[in-house]
Amino acid sequence: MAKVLVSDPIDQAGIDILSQVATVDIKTGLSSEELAQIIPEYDALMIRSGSRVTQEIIEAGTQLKIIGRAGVGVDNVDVNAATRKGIVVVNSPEGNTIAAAEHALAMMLALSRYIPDANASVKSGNWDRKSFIGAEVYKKTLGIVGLGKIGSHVATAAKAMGMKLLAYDPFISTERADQLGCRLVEMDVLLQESDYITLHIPKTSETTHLINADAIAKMKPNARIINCSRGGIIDEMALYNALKEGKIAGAALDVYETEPLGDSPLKSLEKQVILTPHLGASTTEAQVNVAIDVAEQIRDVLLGLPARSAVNIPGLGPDVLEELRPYMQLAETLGNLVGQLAGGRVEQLVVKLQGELATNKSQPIVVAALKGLLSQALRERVNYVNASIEAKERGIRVIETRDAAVRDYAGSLHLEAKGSLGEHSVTGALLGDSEIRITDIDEFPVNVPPSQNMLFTLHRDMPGIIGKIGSLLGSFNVNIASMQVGRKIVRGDAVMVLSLDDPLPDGILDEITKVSGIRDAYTVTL
Ligand SMILES: NC(=O)c1ccc[n+]([C@@H]2O[C@H](COP(=O)([O-])OP(=O)(O)OC[C@H]3O[C@@H](n4cnc5c(N)ncnc54)[C@H](O)[C@@H]3O)[C@@H](O)[C@H]2O)c1
Ligand SMILES: O=C(O)[C@H](O)COP(=O)(O)O
Repeated sequence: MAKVLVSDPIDQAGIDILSQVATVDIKTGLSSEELAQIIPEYDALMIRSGSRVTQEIIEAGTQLKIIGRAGVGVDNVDVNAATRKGIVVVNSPEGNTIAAAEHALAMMLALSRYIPDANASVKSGNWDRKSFIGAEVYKKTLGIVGLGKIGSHVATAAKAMGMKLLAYDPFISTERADQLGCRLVEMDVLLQESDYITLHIPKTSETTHLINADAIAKMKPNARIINCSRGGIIDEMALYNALKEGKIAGAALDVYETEPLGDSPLKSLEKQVILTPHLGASTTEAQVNVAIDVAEQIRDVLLGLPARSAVNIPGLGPDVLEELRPYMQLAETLGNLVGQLAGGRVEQLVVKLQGELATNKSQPIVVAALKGLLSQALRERVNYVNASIEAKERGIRVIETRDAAVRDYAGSLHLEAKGSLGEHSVTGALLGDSEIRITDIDEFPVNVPPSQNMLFTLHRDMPGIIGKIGSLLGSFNVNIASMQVGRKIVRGDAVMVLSLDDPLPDGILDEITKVSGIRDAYTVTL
C-alpha cells in the first residue's frame, strides 16, 4: 500500500479520503532535517504553509510522486526541483477563496473601528469610548491590487458596502473590471486615490516590496493598507517607519516576510496596526474544502489517474486531458518510435499537428511526444511533468507547426527527429476514437498498428527480398505477426514494417543488413 505523509494540520475529511488508498502518517511540526530524513519512505506528501519543501527534501524523496498543498500558494515548495524529478505538485486554487476574502474584509472593518484594541480595553476593565472613534468605509475608495479570485470577491462585497472601487491588475481586462464595478487604473493612481488598499497578488520577483517607502509616500495620510496575500510584498521596515511617523493611518497584516513573525517592531505599534498569524484560510469551511480537494488529487495520482489542479503540468486540466488523451497516446507512441529510429542523440524534434488536430492545444501533445522520445533513455523517470525540462536540459530543440489543410485523416500527427545519427520522420493518426495507426515512415506511406516488437527496413523494392527476411527471422525462431511494405514507386526505395511475436535476438540485425538490397534496418520496442 502507498504511504502518505501529512506534515501540517489537515482536516479529517482529507485524511479519510487518503486512507482509502494509502497508509497515512500525520507528523506535524517537523524540522526540515527531520522531514528530509523520513521522506524516502513516502509516495505522497500533503502540506499547508507550515512545511517548507526544499530541494534537499525533494531529492531525498526517492519514492515521491506527488506533493499536495492544501491551499493556494505553492511558494513554500521548490516546484522547479519537483518538476525536474517528475513529481506532480497540486494545490486547491479555490478552496479558501471566500475565507481569505472575508478575512481581508474583516481586517478592513476591524482596522477602521479599532476592534482588537477596543476589545482588549474592555477585557482589561476599562470603559473607554473616546479612544476608539473610527472611520466608515461607506463611500470611501478601496484600491484592490490583484483582481483574481480573492480580489474579485472582495470587490463584490465592498461594492455592496457602498465603497468606490479601483483596481490594479495588468493581466485583467477592462471588461472584467467593469463587471466587478472597478475602475482599472495604474498602480500610482491607486496609491494616490485610495483610502483603503488591499493586496491580493502572488509573491513574485515583480511584486516583492511592491509596497516600499516610495509607494507609501504616494499614499494619502488617512490611507490604511491590508495584506492577506503574501509576506514580503510589503517592505515591513518601510511600513513601520511610515506608521510611526503618521504618514499613513493604519495597516492590517496576516502574512509576513518571515513566518512565524519574530521580533518585529510592528508589534510595538498600537491601534493603527492589526496583526493576525496567517489566518486567511483558517475557517472550518475552507479547511474542509482544501483538504478534500487536495486529498482527492493525491488519491487519484496514487491510482495512476491525472490530477485536476497540477501546478507543474501546464495546460493539462481535466477537460483538456479528457479530449486530448487519445492524441497524447498517439504522440507518445510516435515520439518513442521516431526516437528509436533516429537512435543516438536527438537534437531537434519537429511536431506537426495536422487536420483537426491543428486547431487543438499543442502543449499536451508536444509534452507527450517528448515523453515518448525520451522514454528509451530515461525509462520511467520521464513523465508529463518533467518531459519538457528533460528535453531542454538535453538541448533538444522543439519546433511546433500546424497544417489544418492535411486531410488524409480527421487529425494526424507528424514528427521529425534530427539527431547525431541522421533524420527520421513518422506520421500517425487515430482510427475511430483511439486506435493508433502508423501512416507514414520516412515519407513512405504505410498503415500499421504499433506493436511491442517491430522491425523496420529501408530497402530496394525487388523480387525475393521479403522472402529472404522472412526466412532469416524464421532461422532465428522469430514469428512474424504482420508485415507491410510502403513504397512510392515500383522497384524504387521502400520500407518494410514487421510486427513480431518475439523480441529480436542479438546479432540478427547485422544479418538483416547484410541481405542484398537492404539499406538499413531498425528494431523498435514500443
Ligand atoms: N492569507 C491567506 O491565508 C491566504 C489564503 C488564500 C490565498 N492567499 C494568497 O492570496 C493571493 C491571491 O490569491 P488568489 O486565489 O486570488 O489568486 P489569483 O491567481 O486568482 O489572483 C491573483 C491576481 O493577481 C494578479 N497579478 C499577478 N501579478 C500581478 C502584479 N504584478 N500586479 C498586479 N496584479 C498581479 C493576477 O493577474 C491575478 O488576477 C495569493 O498570493 C495567495 O497565495 C493567502
Ligand atoms: O496560500 C494559501 O492557501 C494561504 O496562504 C493559506 O495557507 P494555510 O492553508 O497554510 O493557512
